[in-house]
Amino acid sequence: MTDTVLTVEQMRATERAAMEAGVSEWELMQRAGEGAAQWIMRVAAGRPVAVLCGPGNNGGDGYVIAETLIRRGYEVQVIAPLEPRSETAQQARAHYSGAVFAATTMREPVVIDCLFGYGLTRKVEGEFAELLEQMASSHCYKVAIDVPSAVESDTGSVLGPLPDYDLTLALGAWKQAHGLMPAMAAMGERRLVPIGLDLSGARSALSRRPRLTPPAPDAHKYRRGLLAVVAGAMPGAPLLAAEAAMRAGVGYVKLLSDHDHFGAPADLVIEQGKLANTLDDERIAAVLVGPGLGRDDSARERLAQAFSCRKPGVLDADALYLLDPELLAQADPGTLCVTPHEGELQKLCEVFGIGDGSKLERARRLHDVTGMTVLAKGPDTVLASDVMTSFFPRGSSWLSVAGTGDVLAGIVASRLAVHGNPHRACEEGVWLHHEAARLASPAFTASGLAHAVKPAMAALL
Ligand SMILES: NC(=O)C1=CN([C@@H]2O[C@H](COP(=O)(O)OP(=O)(O)OC[C@H]3O[C@@H](n4cnc5c(N)ncnc54)[C@H](O)[C@@H]3O)[C@@H](O)[C@H]2O)[C@@H](O)CC1
Ligand SMILES: Nc1ncnc2c1ncn2[C@@H]1O[C@H](COP(=O)(O)OP(=O)(O)O)[C@@H](O)[C@H]1O
Ligand SMILES: [K+]
Repeated sequence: MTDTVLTVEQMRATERAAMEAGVSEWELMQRAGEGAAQWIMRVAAGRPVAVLCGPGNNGGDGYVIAETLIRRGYEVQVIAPLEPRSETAQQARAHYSGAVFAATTMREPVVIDCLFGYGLTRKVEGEFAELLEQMASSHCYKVAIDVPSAVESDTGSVLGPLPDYDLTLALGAWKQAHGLMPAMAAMGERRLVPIGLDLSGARSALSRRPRLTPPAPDAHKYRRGLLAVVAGAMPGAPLLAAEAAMRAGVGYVKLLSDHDHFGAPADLVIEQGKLANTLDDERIAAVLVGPGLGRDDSARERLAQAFSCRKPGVLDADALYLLDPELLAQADPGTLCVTPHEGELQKLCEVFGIGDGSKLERARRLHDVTGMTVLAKGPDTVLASDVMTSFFPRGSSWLSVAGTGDVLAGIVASRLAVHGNPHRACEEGVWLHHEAARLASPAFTASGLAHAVKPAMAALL
């Protein structure tokens, strides 16, 4: 799987396995460096290149890149504050036929950052930090090899100066930082350089843009899915979610609400009356509960009723504040998706006894402890389920406006009602949400976003 994401520990184990199978580290480094050089030649297009080389194997890749470019007639300068320390990097240095400078002013229009890769363990300081600062303030085209050198591979946190890169070339497999903030925002285009590692058995991946399908030839509204949106104290949020859901593939959306939704579209069915009665419909394929629900006893009662019909469901917003182990015991957690933002994730972690950790760690633990599919949203959205952990490309920052979470919940619920697969519904939901944001940008409102779900569907078909 080319989209596999590995931790540093998994990456080292995978490389060890390759070496045990007879591929030397030097061979892997040559594959990495030469593969990266192919990308660099495309973007450098003949212009002079500076390569910053660190003391480890990331620096080793840099010497291989530099030598490959020299052999193709490029003017290359290596800048290396320290001699290589690892044996394989020393081998790469010995094969490099060009000049090495300990420090110099970089004037080249293309600069390749090979100071540190996944071996970064502490803050970047001294001459390494100065080089990265120089790179950051220059107008050159900036390429990071494997990861930007000040980025911690597992967490995406930043341990030194972080230039705004144009291109980041992941070597062998993606690292978690390629899908996590703040690192992801500085990486520019991200491309993978395969080096022939066996990545089977990995449980994390960058989410691939899904291909949706039109309804089956024999489809009718119930076969396409009936989604029940459970409203509560506030009328606006569930209406917004329902409007998004209606455009995301489901055949029928019912809003179960006691409000008078005067502005509601004529094609949205609104059912009033006791929730126990309106939910008592075998044809319901999925339930969405949370947007506008409220947090009082009657809201808790509505959530319990939503669980009692034991249908696949999406829980968002207020439902995430009400959810606790006692309520969850009434549901089938394997069929549920939760879509928390940071505050809601914190609340869920408190209630389910999950300690501190990064958003990724907490999302995974929340899934492990509860069995629910967890879509932890934000500028770096991560999805944890029993299928795998998925990372997503960054969505438009115009999404940072009230109500867009309700729209996402509506889309995910719509997809869930279509096919009943929680992980797939969340993945499709994020891509549709991002695509709708792209189409509606700039400065859209949540209802503008809900309307843009229709052209987003068209883009993903
Ligand atoms: N191991 C392999 O088989 C392969 C590794 N590859 C490359 O190797 C990289 C990992 O190499 P390494 O494990 O040698 O690690 P790095 O090259 O990322 O850096 C490790 C070295 O830097 C030092 N260091 C870490 N943080 C520092 C800091 N803040 N200031 C100063 N020194 C610091 C460490 O003590 C160590 O000497 C990958 O990112 C990739 O670029 C590729 O060549 C593909 C094959
Ligand atoms: N800076 C950002 N970049 C990309 N996506 C963002 C950003 N800020 C928010 N989002 C997305 O917008 C949505 C906001 O949801 P949420 O916080 O629940 O808002 P609300 O409760 O107002 O509906 C989420 O899908 C989130 O991923
Ligand atoms: K690097």
